[in-house]
This record gives sequence, structure tokens and C-alpha cells, in this order.
Amino acid sequence: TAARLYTEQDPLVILGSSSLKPTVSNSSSAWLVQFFSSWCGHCIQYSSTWKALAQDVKDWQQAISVAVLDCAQEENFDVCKEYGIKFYPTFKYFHAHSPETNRGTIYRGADREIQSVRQLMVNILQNHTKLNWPDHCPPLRPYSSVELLSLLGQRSDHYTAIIIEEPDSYVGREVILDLLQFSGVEVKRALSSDLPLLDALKISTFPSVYLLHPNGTHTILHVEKRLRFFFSSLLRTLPGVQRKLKSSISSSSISNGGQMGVLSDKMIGDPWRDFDRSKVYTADLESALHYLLRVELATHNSLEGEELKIFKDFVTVVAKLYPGGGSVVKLMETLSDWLLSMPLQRIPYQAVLDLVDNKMRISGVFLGSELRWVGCQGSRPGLRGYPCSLWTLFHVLTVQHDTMPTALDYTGLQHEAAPVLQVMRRYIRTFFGCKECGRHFEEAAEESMDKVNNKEEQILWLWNQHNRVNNRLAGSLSDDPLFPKAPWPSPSLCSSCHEEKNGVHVWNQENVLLFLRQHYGAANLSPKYSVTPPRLPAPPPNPDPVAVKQTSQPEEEHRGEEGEEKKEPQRKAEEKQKEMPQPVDKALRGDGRGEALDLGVKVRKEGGAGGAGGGGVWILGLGFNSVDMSLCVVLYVCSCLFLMLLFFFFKVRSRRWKLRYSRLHV
Ligand SMILES: Cc1cc2nc3c(=O)[nH]c(=O)nc-3n(C[C@H](O)[C@H](O)[C@H](O)COP(=O)(O)OP(=O)(O)OC[C@H]3O[C@@H](n4cnc5c(N)ncnc54)[C@H](O)[C@@H]3O)c2cc1C
Repeated sequence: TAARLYTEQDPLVILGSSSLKPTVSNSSSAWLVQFFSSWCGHCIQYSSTWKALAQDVKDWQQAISVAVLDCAQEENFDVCKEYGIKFYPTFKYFHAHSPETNRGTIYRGADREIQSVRQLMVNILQNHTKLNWPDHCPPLRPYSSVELLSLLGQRSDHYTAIIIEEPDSYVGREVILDLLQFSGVEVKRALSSDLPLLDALKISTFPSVYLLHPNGTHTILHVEKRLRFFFSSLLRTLPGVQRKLKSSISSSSISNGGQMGVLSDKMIGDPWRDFDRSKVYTADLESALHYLLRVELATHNSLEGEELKIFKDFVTVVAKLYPGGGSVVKLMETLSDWLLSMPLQRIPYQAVLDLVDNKMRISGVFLGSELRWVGCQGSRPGLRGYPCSLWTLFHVLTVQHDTMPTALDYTGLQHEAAPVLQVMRRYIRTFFGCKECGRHFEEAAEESMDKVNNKEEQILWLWNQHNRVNNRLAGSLSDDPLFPKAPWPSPSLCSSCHEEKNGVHVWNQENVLLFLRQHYGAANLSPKYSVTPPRLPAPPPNPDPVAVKQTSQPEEEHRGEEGEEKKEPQRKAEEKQKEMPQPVDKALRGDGRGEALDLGVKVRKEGGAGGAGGGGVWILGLGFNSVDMSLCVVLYVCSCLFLMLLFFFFKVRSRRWKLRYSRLHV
């Protein structure tokens, strides 16, 4: 209903009759409240702008917060009257530390666009006096050359960024407020009219950022675009700069160590793996599948009905779209074939697990059984990991689907406009361990997933939804200070993805799509740290020389890039294969009642020939082991003997007949 114009998911505070006064009176921060009416058409249309504004200034909350109050709700009639609301929407602001008698000041400006209201918020803050200045708001005034030049060459425990700008620019103050929730950097502003400062720092274009490093060195900061978003993003990603956590317990455990402190904490559990943020790591994808198949799915004793169908679809999508071939794909293909050929309505989880563990020792099938987070490693245990890798996996799958548009043909999924998203949606709803996350994702899917019409939109929908989650979670307990949640990709990953329109940050979606295709494309996957053999044996020689060149290229690149590193995981994987337990037939007994399931490989029943101890060498990669081969030989020899016996039998008989007839003639 219109009454739900704003929900708890929006990055603003929803006030009511009992909460308005206690919230805005004696507050340590200023407040900007929109009094609206849920029946007013303009308010309904304006709600998206107000939400976007709230998102834009979410990090300013400690200095000034954004709120709404619905005057159309019966319980709010009196409070709206008390605060003198006559028209909708009415914007009122309240200074920090205002008394209870204060009914707020009306903003009468005609322009209610995001940039104007944002600048109004800066002005509101600057209109405070020294006495009622918001507790956590840093100074917004320009500093003088005398104050700033004395800082040059001084050592400190944090960065100092000086933004030098034209007097009418708001960029400096906005960046100061954007960095409010971050430790490790202090932002100050100075004016372009301060000539001694410009001479000393050799600055002639505005706005510019001059950076004083903790070690006393200083330099101008290079930014590709002189926009607020670029300045803020760059400063937030300086080494050691991290988001302050809302929980004091969490912040006390990690706030004072800076980057290295955090890393050394983490190292106690798991060795730190150096990685490149512009790459995607197969180790993360494999860890995602390992966790999903061996841990998340294990909470279901058996799969049946809708659950089974959802799991089958998930396995099919991964089997068809997981990039690079190799043993993981072979495993998923085997699992997919097996699930599809199953006549059963119910499959015990143990049967799936035995297949995932490759208890039948099918050649070329392997999925590492350890979590090796690389791009998804957190600064301490409990952060990032599985959810990060699941996002990554689905981003990769959406991009692969775009690259291989016919890959899902004949799977039953090809008629869906966005099959990868739909499969993800169903998986998250049914199996994802975080139920609350699943609920949020389902809400988002209900809202707009059906509007996705093609593979490009599929990629962008997931990217956009992921950013919405990032925005919602920024600063929450699950936000890793080393990898703060922020709109992604950052300008340092893709500067052409970012633009500004009417002073508001906007995405260049065309460039975002290009970037996503490159970032999550097969060529950008790094096998470093992977425990899985990277590739199946090379296919037979291709007569077309161009095609030969193209197919052999990734292999060469792969070798060139990883060099010796590749051999180590491969060797470990082979060792693991050897260490694998002997085949256990119950893996394939479906519901435990002993049906032999046709996998396209040989399946033996418990107690049958070659039972539990029937390991031996697997031949031709077809699932025949040495026992099977011995049986064949024995059968072959028996049939030869039988044929020879028949031969001699008839030979002797025919001789007797000949003798008998010859005697008769005589
Ligand atoms: C479907 C789903 C829904 C979730 N919902 C919730 C929720 O409601 N509440 C909650 O607390 N947690 C939720 N989570 C978990 C949360 O989103 C994070 O995954 C988790 O907090 C770990 O965060 P992270 O810092 O590792 O980065 P993640 O957000 O997990 O991102 C992983 C990696 O993906 C890349 N990336 C980041 N943003 C984008 C983007 N927009 N497009 C493409 N790539 C990107 C980056 O390289 C990043 O390192 C959800 C997870 C999933 C998979």
C-alpha cells in the first residue's frame, strides 16, 4: 500500500508520533525530516528521489540524518498538527542539540533535486554554532595556508587529505562528510583563493586533493575525474583506511591495528594469500561449490519434490556454464547426468555426497575438499568467505551464459528469459543458509527479476542487486574493514563506469556491462591457489590452424602466468585422488534399498563381485576396473572352451557317422 512508501530496508529513519520528538530533540546530530502523506501523488512520485538522497548521504548520519513521517497515518495526525504541517511534502530540519520545544525549520526551496537538498544539508550543518555543533561532525570551514603548511613533513598515525577548491564548490565538504565513518584519514578543505598555499603545493586546477602520508611525505593525489565520488572512493581505499564498525566490540578488536594488525590477526587462523583485486580466483569458485555441496546441502537429509528439481537445475547450470572445463565441470556433468537419469522421486543426500566425493573413482572427476578463500578471504574468521564466493560464482555464470548463449539449450531452462537468475533465486530461497538474506533477495526478485529480458540484462540485474545489498550492509557487522562494502566496481577498477549528472553520481551502464564481461569472463579467471587439476586432457588435434591457435592460447597463458605454482596444486590434487577412500557402493544405492542406478558408468551392488575392496586400476576412463576386466577375460576363456568342446563333440560325431555309413556301403 502507499503507506509502505518507505520500508525498513531504505537507508533512512521512519518516524512516528511517539518517536519524532525523542529522536530530533537533544540529538547529537542534525535531522532532515520529510513529512509526507501516503495518499499524495507527488509524495509517491518523489519517494524514489528521497530514497536516493538518503542513500547518497548515508555515511553522513553521525552529522545529519534523513527521516520520513507519514502524516496520513491516523496515529500521526496529532503530531503533524503539533509540528504545523499543512502541505505535503514538507521538509523540516532540526539542528543538533535542539530543545524539545523546537518544532523545526521549514525548507522552502523550490528545487528538491538530490544535489540541492544535499547542499542544503551541508548548509544546515554549517549553520550550527560552536555550542550546538553536531558531536561527530568534523570542521567544514576552509583551513588557511598557515594552518596547513605547518603539517607538511610531519609524521602522523593517519593520512591528511587537503581538498583545494573554488569558494562556491561543495565537493570538499561533501568528501569530508563521506569519510566521516572511516578511520585512518582526515579530510580538510582549503580555497583556491589562498595563493601561498597554491604556490607551496603547486596546484592550479580545482578541485584537487593533496595527500599527506603518515610517514611525513606528501604529494598531489591523481584522480581520473575531479568528482566527489572519485575523491571519496580513492581516499576510502588508501591502505589502512577502514570503515568504523557500528559495534564497539567489533571495532575495539580491529580498529587500532591498521591494515597490518588486521592481517596478523587473520594469519593466526589461515595463511594470508596475496591476490589481485582485478582477478577472479577459481579457488573461490571451487570453495563455493565445496561448501555448497558438502556443507550447505548436508542440512537436508534427502532431496525430493521441488527441492530436488531446484538442485537438479542448479547442477545443470553449473555443469553447462562453469568456465574452463576441468575436473569440476566433469564432476558437475556427472552429477547432472546422474540426477537427470534418476527414476527416483527422493534422493538421499548421502548419495549426492558420495558422488561429489567421487567414491566410484570416475576418472577426471574431482572437487577439492578444503576452503581456500583468495579474493573472498576476510580479515578475520567469520567475514566474507562463502557468501562472497556465491555472489562471485553467479556473476561468473551470468557472464558465461552471455558468452555461450546456447549452452542451456535442451536443458528445459532455455525458455526462461533469465535462467541463471531464476535458478539462483530458487537456490537462494530453498537452500541458502542465511534465511534473512534469502528473504531480502526474494523481495528484490519479486520486484524486478521478471522484467529481465535478455542475457545482458541478466548480468546487469545481478550487478545492480548486489550493489543494493552492498549499500544496505555498508557499516554493518558483516562489513569487513579491509574490504568495505561500497558501490562496485570502484573507480580504480573501472573509471569509465562512473559519471556525474546534475551533481549526482550515475553509472555508465554500457561501460559497466563491458567491465563485468571482462572481469567475470573466463580469461580473467586465475587458477592460482586452486587445488583442482585445471583442465581435462587436450582434445584431439584440430585441422583448422586458426582454431588450433585459439584453443591452445588460454593454456599457454595459463602456464605463463602461474608458472611453477600450477604444478603444486596439480600434484596435491593427484595425491588427493590417490588418498581417496575405496569405492563404497551405497553411494549409488539411491534411497538405501539397493537399487543399482545407471550412471553411464559401471555400478556394483554391495557384496557383488569387486565389492568394497574392488579398487584397482580404472581403465579407459569408462569406469571399468581390473575386476571387471578379469571377469571379461574369464568369460571370454570359458566361452572359447565351450566352443572348442562343441567343435570336438561334432567332429567326433561326424567321424562316427562317416564310419557307420561307409560300413553299410561295403
Ligand atoms: C544472494 C545473497 C544475498 C545476500 N543478502 C544478504 C542480506 O540481506 N544481509 C546480509 O547481511 N548479508 C547478505 N548476503 C551476504 C553479503 O552480501 C556478503 O556476501 C557478505 O557480507 C560478504 O561480503 P563481502 O565483503 O565479501 O563482499 P560481497 O558483497 O560478498 O562481494 C563479493 C565480491 O564480489 C564483487 N562485487 C561486489 N559488488 C559487486 C557487484 N555489485 N557486482 C558484481 N560484483 C561485485 C567484489 O569483488 C566482492 O569482493 C547475501 C549474500 C548473497 C549471496
